[in-house]
Amino acid sequence: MSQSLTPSPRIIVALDFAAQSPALALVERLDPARCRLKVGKELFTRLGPAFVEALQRRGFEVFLDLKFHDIPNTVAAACEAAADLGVWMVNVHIAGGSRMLTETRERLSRMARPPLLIGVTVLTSLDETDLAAIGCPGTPRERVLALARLGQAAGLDGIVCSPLEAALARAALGREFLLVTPGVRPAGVSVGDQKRVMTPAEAVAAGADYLVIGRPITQAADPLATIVEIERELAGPPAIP
Ligand SMILES: O=C(O)c1cc(=O)[nH]c(=O)n1[C@@H]1O[C@H](COP(=O)(O)O)[C@@H](O)[C@H]1O
Repeated sequence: MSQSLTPSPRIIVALDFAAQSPALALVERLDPARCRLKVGKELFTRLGPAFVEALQRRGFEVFLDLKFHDIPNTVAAACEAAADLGVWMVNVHIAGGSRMLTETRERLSRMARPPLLIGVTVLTSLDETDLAAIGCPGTPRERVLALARLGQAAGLDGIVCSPLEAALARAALGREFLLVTPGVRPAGVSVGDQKRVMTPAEAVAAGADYLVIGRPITQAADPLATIVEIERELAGPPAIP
């Protein structure tokens, strides 16, 4: 295991923006003590490593969400580049196969400060019908579990799965394996293009270590207040005196 497993802060804000200025405007309103930041394909393709470094200079730990999926040498080298950038977490598609995962694990383990290496199982936008259409029969739960076991055997630090599979994954994979769950929606908030969702409290009760939350925070009138509200929900109701 490469870095601290302290699950605090649990919230990872997905910075899904088309340009630097709205992304930084949001970041200025957030607090590195309360959340980490996820940089995905859109912003990284537009702004590159300099943007990640700018976030890190502001004190934020960064999850570089590029979901690498390629031949083993290419993915391992890309993850080494992410480690050189100093990111906290990086992810790959477990469907890239065991050799891709083990080679990446081995090469990251030789580095001084490797990021957490997380494997994507089944995207939260896919349901059973979508899986069948890409030639993967079975339920998302069955496929998540099979991919998660493959990832654990290859030495990954954890997986990305929907909160709906978190309890199953936690029971099968043990306490130490990290569960990162997108598809999180506070009660009453639009589900959008996600198909397999839960509330933050339900996700944590099911075993999630980290919650990836995008639009419910990034589109909120007061993003930090939304984070504080989610933290309150996670802490549970106040004790009765
Ligand atoms: O790896 C991810 O972060 C991810 C995996 C997945 O299965 N589903 C998923 O939604 N995500 C990411 O989680 C974020 C969810 O954003 P919202 O739907 O706006 O909360 C997006 O940045 C997605 O790219």
